[in-house]
Amino acid sequence: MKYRIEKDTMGEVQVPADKYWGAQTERSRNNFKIGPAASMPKEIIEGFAYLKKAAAYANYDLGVLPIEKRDAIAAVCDEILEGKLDDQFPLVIWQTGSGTQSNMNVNEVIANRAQVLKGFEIGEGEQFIKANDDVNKSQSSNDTFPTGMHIAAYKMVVETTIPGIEKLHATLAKKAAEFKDVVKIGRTHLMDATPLTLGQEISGYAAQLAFGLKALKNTLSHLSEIALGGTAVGTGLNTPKGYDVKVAEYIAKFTNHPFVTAENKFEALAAHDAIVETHGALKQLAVSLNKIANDVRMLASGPRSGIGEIHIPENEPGSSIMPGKVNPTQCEALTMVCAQVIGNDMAIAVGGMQGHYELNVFKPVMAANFLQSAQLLGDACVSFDEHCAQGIEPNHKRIKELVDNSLMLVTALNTKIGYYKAAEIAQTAHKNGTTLKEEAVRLGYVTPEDFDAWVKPEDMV
Ligand SMILES: O=C(O)C[C@H](O)C(=O)O
Repeated sequence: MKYRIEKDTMGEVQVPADKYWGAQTERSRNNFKIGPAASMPKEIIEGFAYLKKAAAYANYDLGVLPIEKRDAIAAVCDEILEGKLDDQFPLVIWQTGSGTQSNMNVNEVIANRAQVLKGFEIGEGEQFIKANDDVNKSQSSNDTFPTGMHIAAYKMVVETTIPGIEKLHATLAKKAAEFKDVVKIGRTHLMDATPLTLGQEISGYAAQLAFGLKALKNTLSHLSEIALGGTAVGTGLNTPKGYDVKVAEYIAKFTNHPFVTAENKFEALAAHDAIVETHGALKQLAVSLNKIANDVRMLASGPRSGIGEIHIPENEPGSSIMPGKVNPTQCEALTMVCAQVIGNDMAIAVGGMQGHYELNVFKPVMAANFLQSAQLLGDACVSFDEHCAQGIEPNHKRIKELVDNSLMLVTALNTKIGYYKAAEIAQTAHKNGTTLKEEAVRLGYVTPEDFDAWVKPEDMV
């Protein structure tokens, strides 16, 4: 491999000759060889591209950056957003907790690439544009990284998570309406209970997702606040007057999302409660989805020895050894995603509680876990919707068999003959392996005609 020499305040560093990054990125690459698979998420780099472009525009408007530099910075940011420089961001999340090295990685790439676009050779020195003085002007890692986090998190939630959950919600709401008259047995404590309709049961799932979506959307206003303009500790040192509001306006314009400057920059740097808050809603959704997927797989269990009240799509052979076996694989994938999201929530909570004085230094791990959860939930809902939920159908024969056999239909007799006599009927039928009607009549508590009139599953829902 060919190298060139780059310099920073600590001295010279050898950098791969064909890369745009500089000395500080290379130092991070050498000093943090921790899990190469844990790359800084692409969405964070894109967040940086938006904010560096916005900063260049705000700096120009406020008279602290010439127009040639603004346009050069913006041109490289656009290249980053188009994915043209994807191989220029090699750092991992296990680095400085402020994300300084990723901020500098972006600054170095933008400066070097801008120089090349201007006609200089890569590594010719900062002749036209400087990474710290120009690209990082009016900024610190301490306000850029949280801004990048919020841009990435907001976009992922609004563009991936919410649409995915809404799609599954729409299917469940449709199924709830479609199966509104399918009377089935209810279960509480996993034991037989009184009947309800399959539509009612599924409507509960749809309502869970509706509440989850509401909770998620409620957190968006906090997430739309950005830290940029706070610089090192929140005071805004080294920024021109009005910069924070203006830079937020540009970010809103470039991303098409309603970002605003954070009301309190000290909170925005020192704590990441907005990330904790929105991820709390993602956790709520994971809890709901886990319950829904578990119910679906148990209702679909069998085909001969399980509950088997619903059919779900048979998507692939389930077993390498048991011929003809088909498994509820979408439920398994979705519940694994839920486990991951709930684990991520703990990492985010631990990261969030660690703000010391003016700076939270768990930013990369919080951002990476958040983005993983938000993407996984959105994608898993689409997968579960298309390959499972849309194909849910009642197994009418099995549903009827279990309703007809149920001892808990006796509950309808409570108001006619009292709880104790009704319990005696159920217990005797269970012991003798007979039907409720047989025992009710034999014990002399109910006539056959009254039993038929009173114990009607369809009237019990
Ligand atoms: O990188 C910066 O801009 C600041 C750094 O995170 C620090 O506070 O030491």
